[in-house]
Amino acid sequence: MNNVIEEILVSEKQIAEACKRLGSEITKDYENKDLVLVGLLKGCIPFLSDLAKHIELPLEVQYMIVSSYHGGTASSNEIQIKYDLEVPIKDRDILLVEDIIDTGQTIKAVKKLFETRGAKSIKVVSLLDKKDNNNLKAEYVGFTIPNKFVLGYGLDFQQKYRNLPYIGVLKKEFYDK
Ligand SMILES: O=P(O)(O)OC[C@H]1O[C@H](OP(=O)(O)OP(=O)(O)O)[C@H](O)[C@@H]1O
Ligand code: HPA
Ligand SMILES: [Mg+2]
Repeated sequence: MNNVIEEILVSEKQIAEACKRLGSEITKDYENKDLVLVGLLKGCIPFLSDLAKHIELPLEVQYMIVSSYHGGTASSNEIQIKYDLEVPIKDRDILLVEDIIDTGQTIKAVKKLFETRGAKSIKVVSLLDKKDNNNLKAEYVGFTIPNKFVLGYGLDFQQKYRNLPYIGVLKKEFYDK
């Protein structure tokens, strides 16, 4: 299985500790708010599942599938919605749950969309945040990581390896393929 892994960047234990830490911060910050966790599929699944267990609030979980694309000469932060939320989010407190912020384009576009839908607040929790993403910051971050292709714990390489329990760095030889 892990013959594609160069090194383990974030261990299972470190991930568990981060979920606990972030969960307790979010619990404090969202007390008496109408919290909706919005998971961006498919990468968010292990993280959302583990994180939500440490948020001690009556929250709601919703999912979206989006694909972001550069629209040529027009806006570069448009997104195509492949699966949308089941509910309106007007006046609700939205916490977007991501496995990774890489270029930041996905999060930027979804935040913009949710603003137009009238959310009361929109924040982001991401397990991983790559260093070079145009200063787009999530309010809650598990780990800031170098600009390398990572996989595992929800993150895929060619749709596989999401089931690894840790975050690994992809071996260089696969980058060039
Ligand atoms: O910051 P960005 O450069 O926009 O990249 C981050 C996004 O890319 C990945 O999703 P992907 O489109 O691969 O879908 P997946 O979760 O189904 O793998 C990841 O899960 C984030 O949603
Ligand atoms: O480093 C990454 N790994 C896997 N999926 C991703 N999507 C954006 N960045 C990454
Ligand atoms: Mg992917």
